[in-house]
Amino acid sequence: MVGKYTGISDSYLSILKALLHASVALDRKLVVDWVPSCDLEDSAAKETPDAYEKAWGLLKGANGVLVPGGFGDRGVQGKILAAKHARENNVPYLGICLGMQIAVIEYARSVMKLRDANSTEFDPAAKTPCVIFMPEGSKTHMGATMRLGSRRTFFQVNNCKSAKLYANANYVDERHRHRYEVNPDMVSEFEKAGLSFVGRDESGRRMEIIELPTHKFFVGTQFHPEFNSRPGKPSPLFLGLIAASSGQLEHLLQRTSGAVSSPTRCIAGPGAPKTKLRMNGLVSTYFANGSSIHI
Ligand SMILES: NC(=O)CC[C@H](N)C(=O)O
Repeated sequence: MVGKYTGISDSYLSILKALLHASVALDRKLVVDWVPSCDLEDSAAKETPDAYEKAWGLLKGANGVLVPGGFGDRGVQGKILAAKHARENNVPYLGICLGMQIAVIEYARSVMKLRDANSTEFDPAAKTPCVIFMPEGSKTHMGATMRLGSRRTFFQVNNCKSAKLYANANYVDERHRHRYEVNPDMVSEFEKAGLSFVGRDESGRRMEIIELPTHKFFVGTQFHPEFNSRPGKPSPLFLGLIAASSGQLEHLLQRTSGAVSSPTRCIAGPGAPKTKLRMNGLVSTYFANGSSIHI
């Protein structure tokens, strides 16, 4: 877990619980290694070499990488390096909100060679603004300008990992908390370079889920799937991360996408009564002495 507030684990309480719900469902012992994103940065190699070594040791030893949401630019470069490590080494990655935005920036810089790519949150004058302030927000007022609460995401394709994890639903309702978004004018450029935007809002202009189809599991969400995770009702994307990190993803996808028949359960909000997720025993399993999994 690569974040800014790793010293205070309560900062990421809902993420931690969501990881635990998914690990219990998949019968794996969860081990969370907290990696302060600042310690991954080049400057830390000189200023705090021990912390730098430790951070990179933990990151390289992890079975999966999660970059949670966040605000402001401190530690952002370290998060970008963590996403790069996961992408280049086929390590399962889940990026949430800021964790998705920095994965997009990383892709632009490393793969598309757009060295000036940035979010206008960190550089308002960015030459290649691939993450931008949402048009309906106010630039002068921080209060009440956030896109908050439950919003609908429509899957664009049904053969991607996240659609399968959500039981081939046409759409899902998940909760939001952000001011910036992927620049819609750059989306086709990204897609040509291999990054898929598999979930979008009803307008098709707001990106909600990214995936790298060639990667074992590289998923980013503009929404916060952790807020809807409950004991016995794990978030599908957290299940995906834990399954991919423990070599069970193919099997899980067969179960959730209906290739194996199983009991059904409603996952979406009251507005989406037709959406069912086949859990096939995932909800009733218990914590056992299975092999541990490092996130
Ligand atoms: N919750 C978050 O991670 C927010 C991400 C980013 N700071 C934004 O406002 O869009």
